[in-house]
Amino acid sequence: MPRTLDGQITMEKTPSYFVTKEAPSRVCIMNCQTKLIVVVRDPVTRAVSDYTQTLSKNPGLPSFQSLALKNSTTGVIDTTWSAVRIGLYAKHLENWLQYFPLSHFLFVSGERLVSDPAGEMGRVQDFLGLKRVVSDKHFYFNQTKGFPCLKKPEGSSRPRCLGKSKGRPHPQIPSEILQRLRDFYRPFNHRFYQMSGQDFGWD
Ligand SMILES: Nc1ncnc2c1ncn2[C@@H]1O[C@H](COP(=O)(O)OS(=O)(=O)O)[C@@H](OP(=O)(O)O)[C@H]1O
Repeated sequence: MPRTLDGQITMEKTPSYFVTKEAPSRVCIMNCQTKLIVVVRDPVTRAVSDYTQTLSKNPGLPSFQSLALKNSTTGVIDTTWSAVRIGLYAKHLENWLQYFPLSHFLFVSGERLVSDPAGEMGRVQDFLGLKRVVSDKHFYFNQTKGFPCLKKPEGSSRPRCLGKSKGRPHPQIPSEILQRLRDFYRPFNHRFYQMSGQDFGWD
């Protein structure tokens, strides 16, 4: 990584850090003043999205329900499945809060990143102490993609949407399985709202 010069900030993006036990202590040893941005979305949709991603690489994958449930009769959720475990945001945050104060975190809503990308980017810029440069005028809604895209990315004269692996249609999951997962996540979501001081409105 190049040196950070005066007036520059260094950013690094690794989604798995948030759910990795050793990550907070290691980041703190490196620089405990680090600001941390976490993008979170409804853990049920997140789990289906995660499954969709794995399925695209491995079409022979067992069904979502067979992976999500430990036992189909009792409906007990398998928390060892990473697609389920990652959505336990309160647990992961608890681990990070042993090393970093809450003021070092910005929680970005994955849902608002789609419905109001400029609004969410405004919060990111404020959190990082940057002038608000990215605004509404940088985004447009692309009907074909079904998502907001950048009107004119830096160094390009053409609009740009995220790639094919982002915003894929999700497979249909039986509603009772989704409901079971919603019930499972509810207490963890509420704890996360309390800890973060933000209600994401997932249920
Ligand atoms: N602008 C725009 N265009 C396309 N997709 C968008 C956009 N903003 C957010 N999303 C949502 O981002 C989801 C993919 O995020 P990931 O978690 O895979 O991102 S990352 O790999 O951690 O970078 C992806 O999830 P899926 O819909 O499940 O593919 C999208 O819902």
